[in-house]
Amino acid sequence: MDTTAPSSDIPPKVLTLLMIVRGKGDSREILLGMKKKGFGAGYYNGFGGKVETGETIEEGAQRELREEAHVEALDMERRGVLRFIFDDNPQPWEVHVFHATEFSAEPLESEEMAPVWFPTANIPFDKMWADDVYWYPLFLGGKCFRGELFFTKTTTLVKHTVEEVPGPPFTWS
Ligand SMILES: CNc1ncnc2c1ncn2[C@@H]1O[C@H](COP(=O)(O)OP(=O)(O)OP(=O)(O)O)[C@@H](O)[C@H]1O
Repeated sequence: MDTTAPSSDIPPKVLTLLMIVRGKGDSREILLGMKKKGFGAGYYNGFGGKVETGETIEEGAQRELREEAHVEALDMERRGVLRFIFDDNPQPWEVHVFHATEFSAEPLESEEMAPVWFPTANIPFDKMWADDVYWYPLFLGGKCFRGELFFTKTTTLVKHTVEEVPGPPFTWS
């Protein structure tokens, strides 16, 4: 193996992140979960995880939501793709961000996540990943977006670019 290869030569790990938004206008609320264990424990985040071999990215997003909150999203739509680059991990992460408004049942706590509805005007960014504050405005504004975000020591955001792209639907070019 060529250990001198830049991180961009390593195929990214593909993950999903899905947020449900309910209500309209000023009374909109977003479902986040307090991550109870594993990567990002102690942070509020949407629902998601690694896409497994043999499943599509959409199937992965649905499976993670089912495992973490015991619900199905009925109108899931991809809104963005974020690339995370870590100084302490040679493999970049490619996170596919999904939006949904319709869901099958009241979300329930799981081993991994404790779900909480937050007013969209009162999102707990101080208890979330440092990148979220840069792309949530586009996400909540109904836009599509792409971003590249550089972290040191796993959690410190040192550089970022986030841009709006055409859509929805999200397209790659
Ligand atoms: C660095 N900045 C970040 N900002 C916002 N969200 C981030 C993130 N980095 C990772 N995420 C999300 O956090 C979840 C981790 O998932 P994670 O628990 O590791 O996955 P999975 O359930 O497959 O794990 P295990 O099976 O327990 O290994 C997953 O939704 C992923 O998209």
